[in-house]
Amino acid sequence: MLVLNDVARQYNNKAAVSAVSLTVDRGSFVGVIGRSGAGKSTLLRMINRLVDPTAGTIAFDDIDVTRLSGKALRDWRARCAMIFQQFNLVGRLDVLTNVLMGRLNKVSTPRALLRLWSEEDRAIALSALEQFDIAGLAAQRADSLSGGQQQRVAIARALVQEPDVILADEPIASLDPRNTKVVMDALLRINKHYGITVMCNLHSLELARGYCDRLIGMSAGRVVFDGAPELLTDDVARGLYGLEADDVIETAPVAKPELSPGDAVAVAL
Ligand SMILES: Nc1ncnc2c1ncn2[C@@H]1O[C@H](COP(=O)(O)OP(=O)(O)OP(=O)(O)O)[C@@H](O)[C@H]1O
Repeated sequence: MLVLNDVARQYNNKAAVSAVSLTVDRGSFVGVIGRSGAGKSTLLRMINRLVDPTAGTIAFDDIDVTRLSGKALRDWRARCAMIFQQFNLVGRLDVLTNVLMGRLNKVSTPRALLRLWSEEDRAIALSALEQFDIAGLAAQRADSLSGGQQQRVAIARALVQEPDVILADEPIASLDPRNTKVVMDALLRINKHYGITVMCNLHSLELARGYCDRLIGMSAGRVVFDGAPELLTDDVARGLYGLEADDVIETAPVAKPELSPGDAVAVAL
């Protein structure tokens, strides 16, 4: 269980996030929504300590995440994988090596420095690529792939970290509708199959409603909505987004999940 208690972050005396207290149960798929500048990225980045909170505490089970440093912090970051809008792959390296980077925390430092991957690590990485239908691209340079393919590689890299939590910061913001569905389905599938908690910043309200089992609405750094997607009516959304509401309340159909967020999926791991 992830517990945020009164978490805040200031930049130059200006609050990006203020007094956020949340409990996120294991295995949930949480959508973080809100207008631009509401504090969504800062919130996610504080959870894996890419950004340090200026106040409050973050705990995961019995770990005080806010006090970690050195190896303990690296271990936490491995358990708390991050997926970015711009994929953050190493473009000149092949796809398989990019995925293997997710195993760095599982191998000894000399092996990691020399990138001496074991057969087991390679099998794990290939299996992750297979799950997202891109094993055939394993030998290609990452920068030769489409955006949707690159994001699937980034999700495979996150998965081989064997994380407890995946934090996805606008993972589909630069993708077309077809790839949006592929990537959101991939996140939902690993959430359901492996019970990995997913927290995902999303711009599209309809996607958030379709894929997530809980929505957290932020405004000016504060949590102003926290509940099941069906409770986020268009009226509540208009309050949350103000003038941006018409941009996020889609009238055109958007991707629907291949699984229902409520489905428990029985899959042998
Ligand atoms: N490194 C930084 N230095 C100064 N101010 C920052 C920094 N990062 C974020 N901020 C400010 O903090 C506030 C929250 O930003 P944040 O990126 O968390 O919002 P967001 O909801 O993720 O926005 P978007 O949807 O546009 O990505 C904004 O006012 C932003 O300008």
